Amino acid sequence: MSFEIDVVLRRGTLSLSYSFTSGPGLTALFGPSGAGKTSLLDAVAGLVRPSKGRICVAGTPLYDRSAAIDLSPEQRRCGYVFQDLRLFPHLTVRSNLEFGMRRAAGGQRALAWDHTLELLGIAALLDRMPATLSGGEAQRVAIGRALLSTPAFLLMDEPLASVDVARRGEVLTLIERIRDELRLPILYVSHDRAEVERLAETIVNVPAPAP
Ligand SMILES: Nc1ncnc2c1ncn2[C@@H]1O[C@H](COP(=O)(O)OP(=O)(O)OP(=O)(O)O)[C@@H](O)[C@H]1O
Repeated sequence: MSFEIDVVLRRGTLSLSYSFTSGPGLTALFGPSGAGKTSLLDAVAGLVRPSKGRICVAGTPLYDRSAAIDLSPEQRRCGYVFQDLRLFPHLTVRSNLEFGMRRAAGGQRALAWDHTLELLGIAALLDRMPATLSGGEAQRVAIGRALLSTPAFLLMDEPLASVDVARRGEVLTLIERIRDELRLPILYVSHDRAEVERLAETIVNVPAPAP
């Protein structure tokens, strides 16, 4: 199993429940705005603590309330591509990528530096500042930073949101390569049904929460 999730999260006055298991490959969370997709990614990353339940990724329990397991975000070893990318604006592309590598928890990296630059097509961007990049370029750098941290799994929050329509096919193909070549479990958020159907082995519908 890639993701075994059975949790309840509190967000303000809302109580959000999720319960699913998924096999290998890419698992997509699909649902309307405000349904709680990002909240679940944050809980899997260890940035939001559930009020009860269990989160297990590739057989490793990350959170289990009844067994008093709650790994820190660093221990969970996730590569998180945030919806708003969160590149450091004062650092070059090279330094943003090196920051990802410094977070790597020793041992072998999932991907070598050169292979990552080649896979993502970002070698020519190393000396640029994030503010000078197009949406698609910045997205590829954010994916590179996540991959270089030797993640055990990836969380991707609407990775096509800041990519212009003409470049979407290119980034989609790249995500397919990551899925197929690296074989990392990926939890992926999108509003776009066609995108989800193309990429996902498992689609989890996240309905709008009851008011
Ligand atoms: N820190 C917070 N405090 C209170 N409520 C929050 C907080 N963060 C999110 N929420 C609420 O929780 C619900 C789920 O938000 P979340 O961002 O997880 O949804 P989403 O499905 O990812 O939405 P979108 O597709 O628009 O990004 C929303 O109603 C949101 O307003």
